Amino acid sequence: AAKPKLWYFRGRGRMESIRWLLAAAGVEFEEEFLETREQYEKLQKDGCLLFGQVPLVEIDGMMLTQTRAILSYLAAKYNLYGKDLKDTVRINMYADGTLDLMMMIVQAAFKPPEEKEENIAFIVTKAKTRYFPVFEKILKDHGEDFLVGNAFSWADIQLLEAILMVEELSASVLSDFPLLKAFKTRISSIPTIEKFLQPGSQRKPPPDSHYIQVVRHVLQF
Ligand SMILES: CCCCC[C@H]1O[C@@H](O)C[C@@H]1SC[C@H](NC(=O)CC[C@H](N)C(=O)O)C(=O)NCC(=O)O
Repeated sequence: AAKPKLWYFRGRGRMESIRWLLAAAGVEFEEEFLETREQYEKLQKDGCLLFGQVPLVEIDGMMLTQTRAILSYLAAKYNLYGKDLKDTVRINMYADGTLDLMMMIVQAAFKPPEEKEENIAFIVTKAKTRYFPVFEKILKDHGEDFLVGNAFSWADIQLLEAILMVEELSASVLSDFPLLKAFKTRISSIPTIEKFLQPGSQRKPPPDSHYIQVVRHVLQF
């Protein structure tokens, strides 16, 4: 079968969780990076963007947009979505939570520089008081290696991605979360994820001024 193809900017944004899920599932994918307004307008003209937005993923003969819809499709397709509906709804709850946390970080990159310190402090506080305590308790309560159903799932992949992103803002953020520290080590050593964490993979770096400039240019905002 043809490899899935991803259209997005050469950066993390909303596409990074999709890259993580595909990589963790051991699925090779192609990428087309949006650098010009013309590329974006061609996708619109060709009717690829349902709501005029990216991420866009071509897979199984479909042109998919809407990040959560794409992630759900991929999680189900690659058996990372639980063994039954009760597992699946828990995976969705946890994944929606980590996505909310990560979107705060994605959007902070577009805020005025003078707000940077304040935004980072807010995000790190949210991570330490709202999100990470929840996952520490889940791991403590069931004592299993994975978040849901004692099996590796999309929820585990996204929690690791979120942990690494918050650690980029505050290296000691896990100091009060010993089970999350062990979780990070355990999930990072899954072979497909270990490979994705190596230099040279399709994992993207934190946003820089060039990325912001390209996004603003392409989307004209
Ligand atoms: C203030 C935050 C701005 C972020 C701008 C973009 O850069 C990325 O880092 C995040 C977004 S992604 C680009 C943006 N896409 C979305 O907002 C998708 C939202 C959708 N619900 C999804 O989950 O896929 C875009 O295409 N906008 C064009 C426009 O709506 O006309």
